[in-house]
Amino acid sequence: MLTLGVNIDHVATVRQARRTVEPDPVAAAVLAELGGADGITVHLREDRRHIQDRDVRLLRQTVRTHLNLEMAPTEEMVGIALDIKPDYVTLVPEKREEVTTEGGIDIVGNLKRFTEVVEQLQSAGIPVSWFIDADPSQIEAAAKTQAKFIELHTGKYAEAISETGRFHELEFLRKGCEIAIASGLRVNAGHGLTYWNVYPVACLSGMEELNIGHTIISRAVVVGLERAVKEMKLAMRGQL
Ligand SMILES: CC(=O)[C@@H](O)[C@H](O)COP(=O)(O)O
Ligand SMILES: NCC(=O)COP(=O)(O)O
Repeated sequence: MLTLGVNIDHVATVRQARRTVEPDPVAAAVLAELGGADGITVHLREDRRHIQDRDVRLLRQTVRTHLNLEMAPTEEMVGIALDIKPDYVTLVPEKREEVTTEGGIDIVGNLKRFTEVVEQLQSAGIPVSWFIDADPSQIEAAAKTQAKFIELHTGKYAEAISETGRFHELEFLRKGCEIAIASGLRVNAGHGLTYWNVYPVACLSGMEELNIGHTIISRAVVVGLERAVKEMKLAMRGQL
């Protein structure tokens, strides 16, 4: 059954705008789960622009579904993951100057080091997911690292729809799913998914979990988080 991981990064963005204590991502996670979230996703960035270490530690104790920690494959972040033990880790690229994650991570160019990172995490019982573009060479490299999952970056798909109204990028995602599953990988997807573009991705055969944040938090600002999550679950079923 396709599941929804709600990324609550941007609840923390609002808090960090004033460097204060509200809104609290930990409280947001409770409401997201009440709304039907199957998991909670947070991106602990090296620059701590939104989610803080404190948030991840408290979420580990309070999340009732599952906790997906997005992080760069660095020594610092691996140490934090080994300490906190999220239900799974999604390894993502990070550039200080980026507004948001700009693309998938390059496993091909870092195969040896990244394979060691996967070994460190998975030998501690933490499954690893690679956040990659639907590029066959990156999917093949992800399988070589022995990671359990990939998360297909849906940013290009989302941009293409908003710029041209065309869904042509979906074919790359479909093929990526096929190649990944044939390689023994499990498949998630995320980035830039909205209430209007999510359904075709949700229908991709073999898709396990969609990690969606910005659009849900944006809607939650107006209608509340529980309702925003409930409506995303409906949109994933083509029922909104
Ligand atoms: C990896 C990904 O696509 C997002 O989950 C990531 O968290 C985006 O970074 P921001 O949340 O900082 O926009
Ligand atoms: N990995 C994608 C994610 O967690 C949320 O991305 P977005 O929906 O905030 O673009």
